[in-house]
Amino acid sequence: SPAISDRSEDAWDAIVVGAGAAGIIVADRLSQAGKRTLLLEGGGPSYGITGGTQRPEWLEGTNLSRVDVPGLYKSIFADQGNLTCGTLLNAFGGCTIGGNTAINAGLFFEPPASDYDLYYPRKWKSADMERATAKVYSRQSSTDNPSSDHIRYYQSGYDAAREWIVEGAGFSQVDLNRNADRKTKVFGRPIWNYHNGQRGGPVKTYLQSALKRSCFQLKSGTRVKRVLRSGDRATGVLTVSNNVEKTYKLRRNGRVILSGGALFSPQLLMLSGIGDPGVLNKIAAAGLLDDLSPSSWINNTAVGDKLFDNPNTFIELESPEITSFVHSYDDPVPEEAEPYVERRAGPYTFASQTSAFFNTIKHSNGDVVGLQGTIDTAGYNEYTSNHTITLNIYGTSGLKSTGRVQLDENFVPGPSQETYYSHPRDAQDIATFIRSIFDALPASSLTPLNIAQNATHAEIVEYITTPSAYAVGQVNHWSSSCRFGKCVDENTKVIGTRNIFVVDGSIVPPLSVNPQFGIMVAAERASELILRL
Ligand SMILES: Cc1cc2nc3c(=O)[nH]c(=O)nc-3n(C[C@H](O)[C@H](O)[C@H](O)COP(=O)(O)OP(=O)(O)OC[C@H]3O[C@@H](n4cnc5c(N)ncnc54)[C@H](O)[C@@H]3O)c2cc1C
Repeated sequence: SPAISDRSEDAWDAIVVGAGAAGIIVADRLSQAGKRTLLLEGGGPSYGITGGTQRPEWLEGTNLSRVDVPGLYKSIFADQGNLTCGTLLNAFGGCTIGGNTAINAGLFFEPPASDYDLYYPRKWKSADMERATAKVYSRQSSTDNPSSDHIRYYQSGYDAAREWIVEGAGFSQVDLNRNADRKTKVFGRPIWNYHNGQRGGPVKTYLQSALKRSCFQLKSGTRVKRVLRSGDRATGVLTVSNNVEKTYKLRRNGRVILSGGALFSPQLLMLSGIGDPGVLNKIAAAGLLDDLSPSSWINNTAVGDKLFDNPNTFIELESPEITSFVHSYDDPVPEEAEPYVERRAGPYTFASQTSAFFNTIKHSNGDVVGLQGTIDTAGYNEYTSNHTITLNIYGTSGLKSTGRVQLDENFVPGPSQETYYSHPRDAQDIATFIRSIFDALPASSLTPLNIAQNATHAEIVEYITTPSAYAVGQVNHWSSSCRFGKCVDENTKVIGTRNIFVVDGSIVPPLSVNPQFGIMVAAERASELILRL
C-alpha cells in the first residue's frame, strides 16, 4: 500500500485550534510531554521564519517580512495584506501564524499579582501562577530599549509626558515589569517582547521548539469548521482548506483545545452545538448542526458571555517642544532604513510608544478599578502637526461593562454593543482619571487638542462615551468570553464536555495590563493543569 506521508491520516492526542498567543504555547507544552499534537491555523505565513514574504522594497534581499519589523506595526491599519481575518470576523484581528501576536504592538506587561488573587479561581491565584510566569520569562525575552545601539529614538514626547505625569501628577517612575505588582501612580518606559530589534512572540520561541518534535505538526491555511463529537466527547474536528473539507481524528483519550481567541473560540463552540440554546436554534435552522440532534446539544449560556475589551479614548496633545514621528512603510529615510537593515538599529526597532502609566481607583465597596495610559510618537486623525502626540487612555481591570460574542446572520462573530460603557460607573471612573491628570498639565508644555484642558468631569464623560474617531473604538484586547466556573472549569475544560478545552483570551478575566503577557501565562498554567488530568 502507498506510504502515508501526510500524518493527518493518523489520530491525535491533542488537536489545538488556532496558532495565536495561547495555542502555540499549549501545543508546544503538550508535544514536549510526548503527546501527538496537531496545531491547526486558519491563516497563512506571517514572520519571515514562517515563510512570510510580504515586505516593502527597502527590505528586499533580507529574510524579514513586514511582520518582523516593529516599526511597521501601524502599517497594518492601512493595508492588511492577508494577515487579518477580513470577513471572518466583525472586528480587527490577526488570522495568520501567530494570530494577533503577529500584528500587535508587542507591548509586554506582566499582570500584577492582584489580578490573579482578585479575579481568578482556585488553582490560578498568584502563588499558583509564579511558575507559569517564570516559564514565560525564560522562553520569551523582552526589552524597553530595543535598538542595537541602545539609543531610544524620538523621545521628545517621553520627556514631555514625564514632566506632566511624574513631576506634575506625582507618579513614581519605575521599571514596569520589575514592579509589576505596582499599578497605582506608576509611570515608565514601554516594554516589548522584541528580540534583537525584531518582533518576538510565541512564533519565534515556542513554535520553533515544537516544530523540532516529530510528534508535532502545524497545518496552516486550515480552518476548523466545528468540533465533531459523540455526545459529550469530542472525536475530532472538521476542517476546510482550499475549499476541501477534511476530518482530523482524536485518539481514544485525545483532547481538543480551542485557542482561536475570545471571539472565535465561543463561535466554534456554538457551531459545534455548545452554547446558548437560542443561538443553537438559529444555527440549526441554517442547517449547520445537521448531524447533531437537539438532544445532544450542550446548553450553556455562558459560552460567549461577558466579553471584555478595554474602552479607550485618544487624547491628542501638542507642545512646541515635541517632534512627532510617523514610521513609513514604503519609503523610510535612508538614514533610518539602513541602520535597521544593517544592524537592527534606529526607530524601526520600536512600534512608536514612548511611555506608559497606570493608576487605580478604589471604591468604597472594595472594588479596585485599573486605568492605563500609553503615549505614542504621533498625532492622529485631525491632529497631526509635527508637534502632536497621542495619549491612549484605557479602563482595565475591575470595570463593570461587558458584552457578548454575537454571531451575525452569516454566523460571523463580533462584540455586542454593551461591551463598552453599558455600566455607568466605568465612564465615571475613566473621566475621574482623565480629570485628575489634566489638573497636572500646567506642569508640562502640553496642551490637549480634542478635549479642553478645563473640561468638567461631566463633559469628559460625555466625550468618552460618544462614538467618534477618538472614543468608543475597539481596542481588540478581547477577553473573558468563556469564563471560569460557568463556561470552563478550573482545568479549562468546557463544562458539560469530557475533552473539549478553551485556552486563550476567552478564559482570561479583564487584566490591569495589555493582554498578551497574561494570555501566555494562562497558556502555560493551562498546559500544566491539562497534563495532570
Ligand atoms: C492591532 C492590535 C494591537 C495589539 N497590541 C497589543 C499589545 O501591544 N500588547 C498586548 O499585550 N496585546 C496586544 N493586542 C492583543 C493581543 O495580541 C491579543 O490579546 C492576543 O494575541 C490574543 O491571544 P489569543 O491566544 O487569545 O488569540 P489570537 O492571538 O487572536 O490567535 C487566535 C488564532 O486562532 C486562529 N483561529 C481562530 N479560529 C480558528 C478556526 N476556527 N480554525 C483555525 N484557526 C482559527 C486565528 O486565525 C488566530 O491566528 C493587540 C491586538 C491587536 C488586534
